[in-house]
Amino acid sequence: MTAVDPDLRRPRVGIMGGTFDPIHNGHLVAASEVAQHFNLSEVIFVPTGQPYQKPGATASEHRYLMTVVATASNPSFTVSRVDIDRDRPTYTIDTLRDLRAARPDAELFFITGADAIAQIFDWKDVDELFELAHFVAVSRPGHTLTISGLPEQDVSLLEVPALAISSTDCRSRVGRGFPVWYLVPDGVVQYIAKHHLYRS
Ligand SMILES: Nc1ncnc2c1ncn2[C@@H]1O[C@H](COP(=O)(O)OP(=O)(O)OP(=O)(O)O)[C@@H](O)[C@H]1O
Ligand SMILES: O=C(O)c1ccc[n+]([C@@H]2O[C@H](COP(=O)([O-])O)[C@@H](O)[C@H]2O)c1
Repeated sequence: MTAVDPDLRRPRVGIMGGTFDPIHNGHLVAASEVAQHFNLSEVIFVPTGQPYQKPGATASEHRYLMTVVATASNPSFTVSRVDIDRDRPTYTIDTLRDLRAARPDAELFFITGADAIAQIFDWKDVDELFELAHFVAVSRPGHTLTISGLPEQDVSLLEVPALAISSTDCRSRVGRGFPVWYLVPDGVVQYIAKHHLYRS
């Protein structure tokens, strides 16, 4: 029998962390592109519980449920409650420790946009982050994609189709009575309307 490199059998799992207030098509395209490029078997979306840098965020259960609605049709996309259920501010180091414990077999890929990766030196325990996951930074309109200063072997850059969508703009559009159809999945448009989110 031919010997098989054990690493080749390790599932490759993506993690897409975000406040998702609301989740939009920019997030979904980023996750889909990284999954295709890195041959990921699954992408786990992880809504933040208490995003300490975004103190006015919508209640976490709404953000969690919108993420579930948005990802339901894709068999490779799942949603984790690890950050929602942790009763303290959300740090990616905790996200990765929890998911590493839950999936000890997997090779983890943490997906971030160009804006988020540019801030990573301000994140908690930044050096340990790279021991727990490979980071993939995707392009985002309006932000320069660079990983200068980051460990080259631990971070990859990926150009993805440019979608100039942000959650801030989606919230603002809803507040002003503008549509968000086609910026967010249809079910998220309906969820926002049903729960009267983002009305001024
Ligand atoms: N249009 C986009 N293209 C590529 N990456 C994106 C895009 N929007 C968000 N991301 C990335 O997705 C992750 C989660 O983003 P987040 O939930 O904060 O959305 P956001 O649109 O940046 O929100 P906000 O406008 O409220 O700051 C971050 O790593 C962010 O860089
Ligand atoms: O770990 C940190 O200190 C840290 C600080 C800011 C943001 N993050 C993570 O970055 C991801 C995007 O965050 P946000 O606030 O831009 O939606 C999300 O997974 C956050 O948990 C992590």
